[in-house]
Amino acid sequence: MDLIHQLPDRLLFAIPKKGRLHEHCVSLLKGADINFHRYNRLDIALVKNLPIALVFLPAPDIAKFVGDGNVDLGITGQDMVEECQVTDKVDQIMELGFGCCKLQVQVPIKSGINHVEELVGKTIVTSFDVLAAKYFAELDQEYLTDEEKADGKKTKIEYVSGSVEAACALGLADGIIDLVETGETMKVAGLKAISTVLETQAILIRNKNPTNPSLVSKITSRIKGVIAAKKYVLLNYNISRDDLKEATKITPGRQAPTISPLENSNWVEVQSMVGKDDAAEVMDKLEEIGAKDIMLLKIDNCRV
Ligand SMILES: Nc1ncnc2c1ncn2[C@@H]1O[C@H](COP(=O)(O)OP(=O)(O)OP(=O)(O)O)[C@@H](O)[C@H]1O
Ligand SMILES: O=P(O)(O)OC[C@H]1O[C@H](OP(=O)(O)OP(=O)(O)O)[C@H](O)[C@@H]1O
Ligand SMILES: [Mg+2]
Repeated sequence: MDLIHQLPDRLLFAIPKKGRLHEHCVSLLKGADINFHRYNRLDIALVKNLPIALVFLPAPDIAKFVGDGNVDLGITGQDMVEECQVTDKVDQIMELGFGCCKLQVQVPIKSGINHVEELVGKTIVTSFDVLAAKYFAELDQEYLTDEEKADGKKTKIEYVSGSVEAACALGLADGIIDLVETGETMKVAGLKAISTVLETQAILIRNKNPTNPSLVSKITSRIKGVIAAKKYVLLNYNISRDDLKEATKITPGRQAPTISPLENSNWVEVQSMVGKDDAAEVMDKLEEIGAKDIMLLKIDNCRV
């Protein structure tokens, strides 16, 4: 296995090596027909059917490496792009709809603190020290007195690499800045959120000057297709021509529904893309106006 020597001609595409984003990314690649085999414990995998090498990296490194141009393309969190300060160096191609959470300022419920300005001058523990420092620098500017500023007083930002939620209970912090998805971790740790620094989700990013722009475009449109396919389903049903006008109002399609005549009858078959979240409601309405044989079909991939 001489992977390293096979890399120079390949586009490098970085994928989170573990954690929440990893499985989503693997299924996205599969949907985009990017086929690879990853050997156990190896963080590089050659794509079998395209000149691409996948590199499996921690999410923060992906933002940095794509920004610095070591890697052409990557999937990471929007929070990481901000935290690594590479917003000017990468193109944020598209939001991917997973890894959705909020970066929030949290305090112990028992602290009696309700507003973020009450933390000014105190100690904040976080894994997002760059974003935390920016956030509190503005608050310091607004809420510290001139005397305090002259004395060099600042909100203290301490970095920890994980288990941020334990910091207040351990007496290390007055508040924390951490990600919140379900709120379960925050609740169990006896914390509450008092403000949101940013909302984030997974994102596809590319370096501003990728090595092979046409391959980047090809991968991008394939991934766009997989993401779009997740948002839509295909509805297929039969309806009398008398009710067709009403039916096409219910299922106008993205451009227009496809209508095919049924042989020897006054009925037609209609096919139309429908938003996944609206599908049940749309089926109810079609049934109400007399549509028959209503079928909902999953879309594996599409270009819309
Ligand atoms: N609880 C969460 N819910 C949704 N997305 C999250 C959550 N935690 C982290 N993320 C997203 O995943 C990215 C990577 O986070 P991280 O490196 O902590 O990996 P992880 O998936 O949390 O795995 P682990 O912490 O177990 O290594 C974050 O920058 C954020 O965009
Ligand atoms: O709102 P919730 O659904 O509970 O998710 C939020 C938790 O998830 C992340 O931690 P993770 O599990 O990644 O552990 P870590 O602190 O080791 O990164 C984050 O840092 C929070 O602690
Ligand atoms: Mg984590």
